[in-house]
Amino acid sequence: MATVSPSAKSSGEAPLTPKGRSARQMEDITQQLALQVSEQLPGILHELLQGGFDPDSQPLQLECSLTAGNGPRVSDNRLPVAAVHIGRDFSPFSARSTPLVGNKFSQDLASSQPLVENAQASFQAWNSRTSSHRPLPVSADAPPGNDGRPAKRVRKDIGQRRLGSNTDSTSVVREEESAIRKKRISDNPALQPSTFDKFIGGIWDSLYSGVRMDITEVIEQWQAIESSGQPKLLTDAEQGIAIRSDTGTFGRISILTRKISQASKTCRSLEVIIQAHWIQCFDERVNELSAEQTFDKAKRIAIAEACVDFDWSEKELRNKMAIWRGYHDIKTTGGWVALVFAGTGLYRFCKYRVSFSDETFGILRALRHRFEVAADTLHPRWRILLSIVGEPTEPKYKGHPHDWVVNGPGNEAIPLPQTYQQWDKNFSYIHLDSSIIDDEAWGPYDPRIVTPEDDPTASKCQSCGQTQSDSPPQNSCMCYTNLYGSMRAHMVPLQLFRTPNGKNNGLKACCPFETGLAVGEFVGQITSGLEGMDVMVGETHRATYQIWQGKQGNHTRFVNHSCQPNSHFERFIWLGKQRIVLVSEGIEADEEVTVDYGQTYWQNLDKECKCGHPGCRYQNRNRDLITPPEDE
Ligand SMILES: C[S@@+](CC[C@H](N)C(=O)[O-])C[C@H]1O[C@@H](n2cnc3c(N)ncnc32)[C@H](O)[C@@H]1O
Repeated sequence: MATVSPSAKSSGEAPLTPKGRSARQMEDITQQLALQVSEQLPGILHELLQGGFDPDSQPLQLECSLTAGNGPRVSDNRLPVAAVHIGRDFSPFSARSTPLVGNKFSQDLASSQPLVENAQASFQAWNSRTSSHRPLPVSADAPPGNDGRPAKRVRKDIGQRRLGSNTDSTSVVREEESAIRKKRISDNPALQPSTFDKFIGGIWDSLYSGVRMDITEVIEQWQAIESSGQPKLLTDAEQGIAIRSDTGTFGRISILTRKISQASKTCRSLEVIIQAHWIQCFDERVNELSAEQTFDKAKRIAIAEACVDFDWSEKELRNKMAIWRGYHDIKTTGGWVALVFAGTGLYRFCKYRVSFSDETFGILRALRHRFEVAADTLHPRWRILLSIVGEPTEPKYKGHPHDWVVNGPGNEAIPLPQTYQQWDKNFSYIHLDSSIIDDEAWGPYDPRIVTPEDDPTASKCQSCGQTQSDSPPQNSCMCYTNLYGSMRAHMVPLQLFRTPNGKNNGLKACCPFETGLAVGEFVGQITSGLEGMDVMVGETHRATYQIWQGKQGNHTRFVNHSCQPNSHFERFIWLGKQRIVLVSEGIEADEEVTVDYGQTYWQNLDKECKCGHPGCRYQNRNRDLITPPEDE
């Protein structure tokens, strides 16, 4: 059961409490709220359904009540406003919200009256209206409330609620919305993520996608059109596909499409940067005018000035401003990075504002440096876009994405070597894409070879039986497509993070890894004969070797142990050579990636396990007890 409980506060007056106002006034406000909730609910519920919520499998009861003041929400302090049941046969277009006036909270839902059937309603408008602190005008032709009197319509107003300003009316709704979101994720993994999760997921997706934020891509095209009448994309196509063996029409159009898509993403990012910045300039203009005028007058003047400059009607401008205010809020909270890398859901996110809350924006704020690490290291030129609004363009985090350790909510990331200072002042780590052979141990021989290259069966996958190849037309093996073959991921969405419980660093997933998806190959130096160091032992029918990640390797070096892990190592053969692959057992976004190091590791380690799992096997342990008896 989900509860939506907006509370309201009137500005410059005594706090709104059931005792402080007459019952009649309260009833009026409650009715107006009921009307507004009823108007907005279809839109919100439509979003819910679009997000994959299945009312058949998990009916929801959505309730809205008015809470007095800032204090804790105790049930006897709540004035019920509306309720809607979302269950079997629910359609957002026929959603009926039950206005509940006074204390008639237990009123029979079946006797409810439909107030609106408008799925286009905007929640954001409701936010602004309920936080505007103005008397609410009455419209005679408004539909009747459930007491027979005409319900009152609330004047539309563009006064957007700024994040951080603690206007209770919205924050409580948002808390509840967020509770729904959490419940969905934790209680029913089959359900789709909420609007906010989608928004955050969209940022991570575009950060780890191959998209390049490069304004020169756009400029080049237009310069070429001006000089030759043709976009540079066409004349460049051959060069772009030179790396590919197939230089046919399909390759050519793929490169063109990639470049155009990148250019349009860059343009879109520029557009939202400038729109968010415009809001800031608008606010400054209003402040400037406020020196001589009342705030409301100053705002009206600024809007009028802008209408002339844009050549838009006031309505058009106000509609746009509502969305742009959302962009501005996102930028203020999550940084420019959140706006620039926002996915296609940005507009909807800002239009409906369903997920705009202090809590969700707290989450966004906490992610800022993590986004920046990914953006600066994977898209080093992205900040150049910010020069359009005069912001600094120098990347903050340079180098490889795993040269940085993200460090708790909202904190700046730390350079990797710094996190090993206390043990090794000269710590360094070379990031490898694939393992390298230690010449001293193996000479030119690769001990991972299972089937020599010249053997015709070397390209046959021993797991699926399909042909393996790095060339798309030849490859049919789909075992670990994000690691091997032509569909390799640009960069695996993982970050090094500072563990809060004394395990030093760990590995965190930025996006979900579904069960069976590769988290990475265990990459390092292929050696042998090392003692007293952490190594992975590989074994084929020809040789036993070690993979050492002390000085060089990849992100798998930072995976911590858990007694209830969410990944495991598997042996896999790619093109005749053994690989050791870390495979997900279902990892959620923002979750630490863990693996079971195994009993032998812990037996030889003079440390206690800090995995924190209730069934932890290596905490406060007597090492003798975990040594298996001889006959086992
Ligand atoms: C392969 S490293 C993992 C990354 C390591 N945490 C780091 O910061 O470099 C293995 C070491 O991490 C630490 N570690 C990993 N899992 C642990 C756990 N569950 N409890 C305590 N320490 C752990 C131990 O010091 C272990 O020797």
